[in-house]
Amino acid sequence: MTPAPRPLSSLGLSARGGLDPVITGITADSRAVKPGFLFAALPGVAVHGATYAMAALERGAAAVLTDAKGAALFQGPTVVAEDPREALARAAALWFGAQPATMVAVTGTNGKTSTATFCRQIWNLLGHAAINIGTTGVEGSWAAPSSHTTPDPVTLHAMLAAAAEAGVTHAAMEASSHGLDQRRLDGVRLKAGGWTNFTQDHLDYHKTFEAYFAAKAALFTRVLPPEAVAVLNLEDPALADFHPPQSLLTVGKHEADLHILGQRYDATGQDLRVSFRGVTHQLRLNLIGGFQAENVLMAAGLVIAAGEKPGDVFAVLPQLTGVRGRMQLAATRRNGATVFVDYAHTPDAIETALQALRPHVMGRIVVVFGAGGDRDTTKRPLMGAAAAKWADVAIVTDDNPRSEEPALIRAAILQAAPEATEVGDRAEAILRGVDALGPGDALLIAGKGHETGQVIKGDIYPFDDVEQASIAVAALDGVI
Ligand SMILES: CC(=O)N[C@H]1[C@@H](OP(=O)(O)OP(=O)(O)OC[C@H]2O[C@@H](n3ccc(=O)[nH]c3=O)[C@H](O)[C@@H]2O)O[C@H](CO)[C@@H](O)[C@@H]1O[C@H](C)C(=O)N[C@@H](C)C(=O)N[C@H](CCC(=O)O)C(=O)O
Ligand SMILES: Nc1ncnc2c1ncn2[C@@H]1O[C@H](COP(=O)(O)OP(=O)(O)OP(=O)(O)O)[C@@H](O)[C@H]1O
Repeated sequence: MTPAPRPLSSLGLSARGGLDPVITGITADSRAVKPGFLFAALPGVAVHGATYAMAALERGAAAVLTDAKGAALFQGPTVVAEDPREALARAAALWFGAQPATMVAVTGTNGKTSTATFCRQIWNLLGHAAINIGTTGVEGSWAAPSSHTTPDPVTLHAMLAAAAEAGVTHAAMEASSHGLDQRRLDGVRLKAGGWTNFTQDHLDYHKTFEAYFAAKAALFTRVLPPEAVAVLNLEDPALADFHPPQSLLTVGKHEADLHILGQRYDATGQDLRVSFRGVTHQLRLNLIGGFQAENVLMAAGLVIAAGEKPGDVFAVLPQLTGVRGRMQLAATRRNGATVFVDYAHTPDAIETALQALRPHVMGRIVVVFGAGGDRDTTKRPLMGAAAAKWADVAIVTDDNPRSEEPALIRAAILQAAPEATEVGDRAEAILRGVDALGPGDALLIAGKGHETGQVIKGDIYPFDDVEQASIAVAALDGVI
């Protein structure tokens, strides 16, 4: 429902000269301005939005929200704010009004999508109408696509209001460091915030390690109210000395409020014994990798911090399923060998995925992978080296060759993986990988994850690794 027009002052803003125009909408993009809109002219990374203030006023903007620097660039009804991004976020929260009653946010270099998805699944399993908002869009009891991990505040608050009006009561959102730095989450009413881990990333934007840390820490020091709960993963030494102003719920392997007492891996998942504030719980996770157990503990900590009973939460964890295409169990052979699909398409990600799989596999690990065309060429031999080091058998195939000659891409990978087999056709490579599996072995098909196409010379051919895995198993073992 579109909010009804109302005075600027109802959004917590006052214009120069005591003006209080009626506002009919909000946007930070001059091209989206309609008569009566508040146009937020933000100091951007590329350009100052106030460059477009006159264009916005010509389109009928009722007022322009900007900073002192921007205000000097045009004439017209102006709201000057020290930090216009914060003012926009708070105004958007007031404009759209409704938000799900129980919301949590999670930040961290890795694990945000998985953790937010697990929070939503736990709430759904406990009977709540819940969503997660992040890299995979809005998912759950209300769905919408999203171009950003953390949407801009106008988009975000429109989503939250629409979801709340549709009956959604619980939401878990990903807080990217860009989103936090650009104040996209200011004005969101959170009950708990989580921090999974902190390693180097995004220095192109944040410039220094310290600035990147500060952007993530802002979830606690600026966005989360003092009465909320901070959930920290103590396993990451980078977080050990961080002391947020909220009360803490810690997770980890040792001495945390929620910690792992014992962990046993098998072909399709892991059994955990965990302790939550002195009470022991035994649980099954049908998820691969020690890091997924960390993400599940983080999600459990967040939903408990937001009001769920620990016993109820631990009871539903065996029903959690991973994010599509992320270490997804795609098929199982008659002999018990397993086939996983993961979107790992960088040297680091291949190494992480193969290492995560290792404790689950009694036999050999086979990997099928390739590298994309028209993209970073330096990673090709590094991917070959990672596969050669961490897998027992490597099959090099095509993965979106785009305009490049596929054989040359494969050759660059094979340079660093001389023992690997070369099979250009991806379906045949998967069939060969599945065929190589004996009892206790596992195949990792890396690269595409949830994607459903193979890009060759400007055309996209339908290709789904999960589907191909099933087809290969059915062809070799008979349909089961
Ligand atoms: C580098 C960056 O983060 N930029 C974001 C930022 O843009 P900006 O404000 O700096 O844009 P700008 O181009 O300098 O323009 C300044 C202002 O002029 C306005 N403008 C511009 C042109 C015009 O004709 N009229 C007009 O009004 C723009 O709307 C903007 O308000 O604010 C915009 C609104 O919130 C974002 O859409 C935009 O995201 C860009 C597109 C982007 O790609 N961001 C990525 C890096 C990002 O945010 N990624 C994280 C995840 C990172 C991860 O974990 O992998 C995410 O949360 O998605
Ligand atoms: N807790 C974790 N610790 C270390 N690595 C992790 C963790 N969780 C996930 N990963 C790795 O990061 C990859 C991406 O996971 P996920 O999508 O949950 O993270 P993210 O922070 O949302 O990243 P993105 O925004 O790029 O999707 C996984 O496939 C895995 O390789």
